[in-house]
Amino acid sequence: MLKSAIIKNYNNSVLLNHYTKRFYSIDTLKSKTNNKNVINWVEEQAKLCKPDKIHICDGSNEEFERLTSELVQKGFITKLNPNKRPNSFLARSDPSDVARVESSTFICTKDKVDAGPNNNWKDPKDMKATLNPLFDGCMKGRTMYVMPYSMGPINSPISHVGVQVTDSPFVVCNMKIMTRMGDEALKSIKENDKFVPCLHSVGAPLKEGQKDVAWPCNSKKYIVHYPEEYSIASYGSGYGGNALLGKKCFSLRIASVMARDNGWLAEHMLILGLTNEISGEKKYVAAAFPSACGKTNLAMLTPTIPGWKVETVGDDICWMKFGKDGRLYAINPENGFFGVAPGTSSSSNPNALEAIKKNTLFTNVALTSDNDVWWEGLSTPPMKAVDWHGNEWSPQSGIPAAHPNSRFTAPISQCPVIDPSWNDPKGVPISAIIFGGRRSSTIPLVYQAFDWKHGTFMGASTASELTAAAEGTLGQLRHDPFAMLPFCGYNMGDYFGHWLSMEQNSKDASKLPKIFYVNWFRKNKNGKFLWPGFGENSRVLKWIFERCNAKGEEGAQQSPIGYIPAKKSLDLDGLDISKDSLRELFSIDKNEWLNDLSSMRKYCSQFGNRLPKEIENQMNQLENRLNEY
Ligand SMILES: Nc1nc2c(ncn2[C@@H]2O[C@H](COP(=O)(O)OP(=O)(O)OP(=O)(O)O)[C@@H](O)[C@H]2O)c(=O)[nH]1
Ligand SMILES: O=C([O-])CC(=O)C(=O)O
Ligand SMILES: [Mn+2]
Repeated sequence: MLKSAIIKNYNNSVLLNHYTKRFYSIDTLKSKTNNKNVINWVEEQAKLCKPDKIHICDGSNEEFERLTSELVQKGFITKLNPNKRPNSFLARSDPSDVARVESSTFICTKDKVDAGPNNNWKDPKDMKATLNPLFDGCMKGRTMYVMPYSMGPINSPISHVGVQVTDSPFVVCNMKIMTRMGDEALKSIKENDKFVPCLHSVGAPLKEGQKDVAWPCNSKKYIVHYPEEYSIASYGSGYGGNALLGKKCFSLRIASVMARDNGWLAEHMLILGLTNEISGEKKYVAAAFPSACGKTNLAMLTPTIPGWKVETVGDDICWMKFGKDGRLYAINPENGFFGVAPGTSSSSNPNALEAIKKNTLFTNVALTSDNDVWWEGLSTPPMKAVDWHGNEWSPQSGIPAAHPNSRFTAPISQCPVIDPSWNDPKGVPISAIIFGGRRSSTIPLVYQAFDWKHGTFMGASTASELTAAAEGTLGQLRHDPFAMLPFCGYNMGDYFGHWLSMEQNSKDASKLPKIFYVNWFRKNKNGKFLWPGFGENSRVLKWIFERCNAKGEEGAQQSPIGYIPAKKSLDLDGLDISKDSLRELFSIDKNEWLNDLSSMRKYCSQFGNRLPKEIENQMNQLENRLNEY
């Protein structure tokens, strides 16, 4: 009787006082912030989602401990062997909730053309009419967690803040690692500051007495962005890219729109510091590769060539704004790594292995008999393990033990090669930008743009063979301009235009980063990689570094597609690679390139009059150069 009376009052929006009395935690929020918009927005979400409880996250280690122990107690996650991996946990997702769902990801603008052919679109009013009944009561039986967070160093002029509400404690634990989340972030949101509101629910309300499951989610999923109001609503998934809304939803889809509106760049790029230890000179490089194409690996690379050092600023996202000196300064808006586990090993990426030794959350990897984690490529397979479905597994099982998109979530500060400036509010000045994709043919190991316009065209023409990071057919080639196809929050034609406009926005175009394209994934006729990759990619970084310092064509040779390394300018000392492989790695096949170009033309035609004229010019110029070749 009493309970139903409370629920009745709770559902009645007029009885707000009554409701705040009961839910002391809104008072907690009020005691911590004087930003009325934050308070009102959280109240509105509570009224809509109707959680049993509200918890305002402070972002402390105690909070993390409490939430993880609760999840362990319920049997929803597994505590790993504390002697091997202190304060680390394994979660197994629902088998249907293992990757981003691009087909259920929407950009809701008033005009469809503003979302572009690169996005699923729905009118914001219609989308809200669809979502409201879904969110209504979606947190019944659960706690609503309120997470204020900063993307980027607290109070940096390049950073931006958000507030996410969620009914998933596992999401809270991930967000604590991936962002600067809690009291400090809330304090940085001043009285009249704007923030990005992020509503998230796994879409699995609990009826009274209903037993919960380890990974609640809903077969109906909606990952929704309202670029015109800089806000996000995500329903039905607990998986990283769909649920940690600071990541792809805010830092790329919404931030790309903020960046367009204000003359900066929000990109799917790693950031690394590269030092020539002999001269002492250091440069920062940003690189965009599609999902699961090597950003984390390049960001933490251990050079195989002596005298060179790589340090990590970020492995996935990069925000760049112009500094007073006219250069582009970058921050990594994130505070952790959400990395692909399979393939990570002491030979491919020892620094990542070091970074995930403690305080790490694992999703969908295998569990060994001594309560540690394992995945394909880590080491020789264990005799037996528990696979990501929770079933007994042995090497004879004939299926992978870890999901190909299984991930680790680890604090960036644990990376042994973390850059001293990774948390600097000023950001780091970028000297070179690299694009790349997974291409088994056509694209050489490395080449350089003639200028910014040509570089923009190179970014626009990025294409890659599909990986497990998204739904779709593995291996299929798709255009993925700037590695932003799933992440650009507006019409990609306009996005090309925005990149081109950076040349005019810069006070001095000569200070813009130099632009390069790389391909670690070219294969020979037997399907074997021609280039050893990983640490050996330092050879390519060295060439890029030297090209940034070079006068004119020093170290380079003109080709129809751009500058390629001149003879002997790529350091191959001590590398075991055949002359044939090298020739193949750098071969430029006119017909393959013309095919690529015609595929690009076809791809670009969908943007209609939103495609900048300059991109057409670039395509025509490339065609002319190829025909003369
Ligand atoms: N052959 C080859 N494979 C590589 C290289 N670098 C990375 N990989 C493989 O590519 C896969 C994904 O690499 P990551 O570095 O995690 O990719 P990412 O771009 O950070 O991925 P997201 O987190 O999805 O954005 C792993 O299986 C790596 O082993 C390389 O230089 N050569
Ligand atoms: O967002 C995710 O799920 C992981 C990621 O970095 C990507 O897919 O690029
Ligand atoms: Mn990514």
